[in-house]
Amino acid sequence: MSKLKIAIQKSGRLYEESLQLLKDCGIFVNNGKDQLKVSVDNFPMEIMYLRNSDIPQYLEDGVVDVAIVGENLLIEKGKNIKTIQKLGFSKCRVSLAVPKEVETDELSYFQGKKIATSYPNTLKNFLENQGIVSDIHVISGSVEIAPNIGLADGICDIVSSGSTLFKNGLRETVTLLKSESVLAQTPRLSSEKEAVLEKLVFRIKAVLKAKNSKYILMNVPNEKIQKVSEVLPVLKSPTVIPLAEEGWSSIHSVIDEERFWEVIDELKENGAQDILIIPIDKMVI
Ligand SMILES: Nc1ncnc2c1ncn2[C@@H]1O[C@H](COP(=O)(O)OP(=O)(O)OP(=O)(O)O)[C@@H](O)[C@H]1O
Ligand SMILES: O=P(O)(O)OC[C@H]1O[C@H](OP(=O)(O)OP(=O)(O)O)[C@H](O)[C@@H]1O
Ligand SMILES: [Mg+2]
Repeated sequence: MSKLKIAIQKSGRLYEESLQLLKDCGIFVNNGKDQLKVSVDNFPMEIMYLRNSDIPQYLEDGVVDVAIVGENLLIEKGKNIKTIQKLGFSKCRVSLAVPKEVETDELSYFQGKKIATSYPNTLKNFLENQGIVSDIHVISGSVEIAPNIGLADGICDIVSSGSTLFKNGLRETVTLLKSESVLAQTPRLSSEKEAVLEKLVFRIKAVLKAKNSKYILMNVPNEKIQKVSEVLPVLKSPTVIPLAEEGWSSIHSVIDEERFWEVIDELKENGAQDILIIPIDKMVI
């Protein structure tokens, strides 16, 4: 069977969670120190450790078949690359920021100004669409220092917690785009590799779905089963199991993690007791 070549970041923000995701998918990687190309024993896959910033080009050229990469980078490089699946980690945004003393949050502040960035294409396209003409100064890192050393009037860079901006006396004003890690695919893939990719995506979806869901169990008086079931957002219908104590049942179901806090009070009001929430390892629907 053809091996699917997957690129993941060699080191940096995406590395740990990319490997963890593969592990959760049952794909175990034995890294030798400084080994940049690694085979996997239990899945037809070969892993290449690359720089995040080089990955879009490798995908476009077909040197790798798929990759885990920051969505913002695919946008910046503007390549013909298909995003197959959002992966939910390394969430960030690309934003404009100004020295905190600047009084306005308006984009018009940047008219005729100098902006330092590592994302020149993203910025150029955004400013063009908004009818703003600025002087874009490209630097490859430590962008937040630029206004402090008189290099620029503002910056355009990645923001997550906002702490780097804060520590450097800057304030986020306009968000250009939101990003997270994604699984992306080269434009051409053989049907054999497509089949391997399908298996991988199936596993990833099961892992992601499970991460966002919880198994919920509670005890309910029999006459309240109907009411409680109506409150529960369920997959099909809840599992109802009689308890040893007459007149009581245990209700089991699966609930979105985010919805849990919304419905918990309603469940209690409708007679649910002894509510347990349990993590789910994998979920195949
Ligand atoms: N502070 C952050 N919080 C969350 N996600 C981030 C943050 N900074 C970057 N990212 C995301 O993680 C990706 C990788 O960032 P990282 O800084 O590790 O690598 P890089 O500097 O882009 O690349 P390289 O591997 O080429 O050195 C980015 O493309 C972005 O999508
Ligand atoms: O809003 P925050 O949570 O502070 O994160 C934002 C910072 O994180 C990224 O840098 P990184 O730490 O990846 O360093 P790098 O420039 O060397 O890639 C980004 O370039 C910002 O500087
Ligand atoms: Mg970085």
